[in-house]
Amino acid sequence: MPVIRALSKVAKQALLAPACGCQPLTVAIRNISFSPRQVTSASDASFHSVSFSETDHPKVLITGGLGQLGVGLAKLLRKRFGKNNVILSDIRKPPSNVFHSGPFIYSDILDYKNLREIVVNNRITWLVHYSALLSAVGEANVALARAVNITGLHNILDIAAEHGLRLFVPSTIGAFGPTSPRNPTPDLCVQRPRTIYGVSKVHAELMGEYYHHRYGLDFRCLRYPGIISADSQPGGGTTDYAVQIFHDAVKTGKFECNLKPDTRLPMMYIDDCLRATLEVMEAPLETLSMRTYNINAMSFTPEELANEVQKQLPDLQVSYEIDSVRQAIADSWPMNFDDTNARNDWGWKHDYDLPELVQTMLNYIGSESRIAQAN
Ligand SMILES: NC(=O)c1ccc[n+]([C@@H]2O[C@H](COP(=O)([O-])OP(=O)(O)OC[C@H]3O[C@@H](n4cnc5c(N)ncnc54)[C@H](O)[C@@H]3O)[C@@H](O)[C@H]2O)c1
Ligand SMILES: C[C@@H](O)[C@H](N)C(=O)O
Repeated sequence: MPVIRALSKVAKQALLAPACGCQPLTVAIRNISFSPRQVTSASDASFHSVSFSETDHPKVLITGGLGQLGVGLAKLLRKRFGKNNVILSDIRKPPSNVFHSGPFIYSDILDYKNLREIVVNNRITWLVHYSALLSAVGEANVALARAVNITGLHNILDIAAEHGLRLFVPSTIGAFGPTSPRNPTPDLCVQRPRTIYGVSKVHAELMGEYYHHRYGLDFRCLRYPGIISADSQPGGGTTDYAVQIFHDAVKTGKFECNLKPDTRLPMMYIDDCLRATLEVMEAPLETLSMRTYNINAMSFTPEELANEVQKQLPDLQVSYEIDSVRQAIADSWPMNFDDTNARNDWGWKHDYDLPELVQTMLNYIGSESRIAQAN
């Protein structure tokens, strides 16, 4: 059985490989796992494992790119690396402004062969894996969340390892649970989340780090706080209220909050989040003492956010109608996030605190609404 012999040789070499900062991966992960979906032969595998050198710019693929964060990230990366070097992908149909702003491709992360084809045909070198079901929608559809967030991640990891990609997978404050220290939450502590979203993100952190140590995968991961953006809608999370309040404040002057007024959670403005993502992807290997970092900017409660908005819009009326699922999730999450390691290792620094966030959001949404009224 020459194929089996080749496979055990590959597995032995992988076991003997140095812990990390090591050579680009030269084995096909699916081949040494004996997965039913493994590629057909060792020679096929070595063909696909060629890792393209980054001559000028990385060639980036963003999965799940039509959600709250992907379009903004594509814009930032395209500014830096050129329009055609950043491909957005999703299973949804892009709006026409996104479709015409740069390359877009259909990609379902549950379709391993299609993903591999995209990576090979486009000579992808960086993969930013944004596809996921967030905390609240995940609880409403556990089977789908498990498929997308766990099975999908396995496809991404294998493809990234086989093709020597630099892989970014975001994690979240939701990767912690009620038994974690909550104020503040450090990088390394007990992680026993109680949502399928959190469980899948801890799994992603551990699997990414395992592939890094075992196969040399250049895995990089940031635990994002709740992200607040003006020009993109959140996709069904527990922190969504902190986006909705701005739209409702400008459009109706009334906001009904689904979390209790004193629920404190870490939050960040989208520009800080996307810049952190680019910075950690560009960070020199030797600056990364870890592969999964907390990043933080601010931390506030609905009441504190409402008070800050009311400084600009004093007529805003806020009421509270608690969503028990979201409240239980929020009560199990960090209240403050300790991101000392990110700050010390690769120089992370946020720009937006609560007052700048509120001003920026109201300026953007206010001017959008004035344009809409004028038309
Ligand atoms: N937005 C936040 O506050 C926040 C905070 C922490 C971490 N994150 C993480 O950042 C990433 C991006 O977040 P987001 O807010 O843009 O999420 P989102 O829910 O807005 O978007 C997720 C995208 O994934 C796509 N998707 C779903 N199933 C798919 C499949 N089978 N194949 C390909 N794509 C699929 C959806 O169509 C959607 O466009 C996620 O991994 C999320 O966990 C986000
Ligand atoms: C925090 C984050 O992961 C997401 N916004 C959620 O609430 O689910």
